[in-house]
Amino acid sequence: MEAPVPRVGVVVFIVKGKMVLLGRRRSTGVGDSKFALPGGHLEFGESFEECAAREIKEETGLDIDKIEFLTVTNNLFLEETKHYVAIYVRAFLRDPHQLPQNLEPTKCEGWDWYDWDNLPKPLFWPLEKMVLEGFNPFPNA
Ligand SMILES: CC(C)CCOP(=O)(O)OP(=O)(O)O
Ligand SMILES: [Mg+2]
Ligand SMILES: [Mg+2]
Ligand SMILES: [Mg+2]
Repeated sequence: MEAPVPRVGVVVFIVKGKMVLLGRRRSTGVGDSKFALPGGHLEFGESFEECAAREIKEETGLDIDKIEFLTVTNNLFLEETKHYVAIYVRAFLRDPHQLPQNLEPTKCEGWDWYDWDNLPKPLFWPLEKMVLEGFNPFPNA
């Protein structure tokens, strides 16, 4: 059997003060029942920003702005025989009062804002690794 090829995911830190939007995944793929950032597979021809805006709209109904590249990580999910290069971007709400909706309830238990200094557990391991390494997704104050 041929080894599956690595895929690209675009993952979005939607920041609101010192909070980020997280949801507990209901995934047949990777990260089932782990708290993770919204985002998804880069589709043919998309820029990172287009993918971020599309996935966030699809998953939460939110409109985001000022999408900026932050970092990239290489994630091998050996048990699930999956390999993802994850492109992390930061974004802001176009309307700071817009509320997230759980538009894909079969893939996510619901979205909520969490303080970066008090994140829920268990975190999806690629995010947990970044947190443990001291990653800071927020703009320089
Ligand atoms: C695991 C992640 C880095 C890339 C895939 O994200 P996802 O499973 O949320 O993908 P979709 O939102 O496209 O279904
Ligand atoms: Mg998606
Ligand atoms: Mg997708
Ligand atoms: Mg997704």
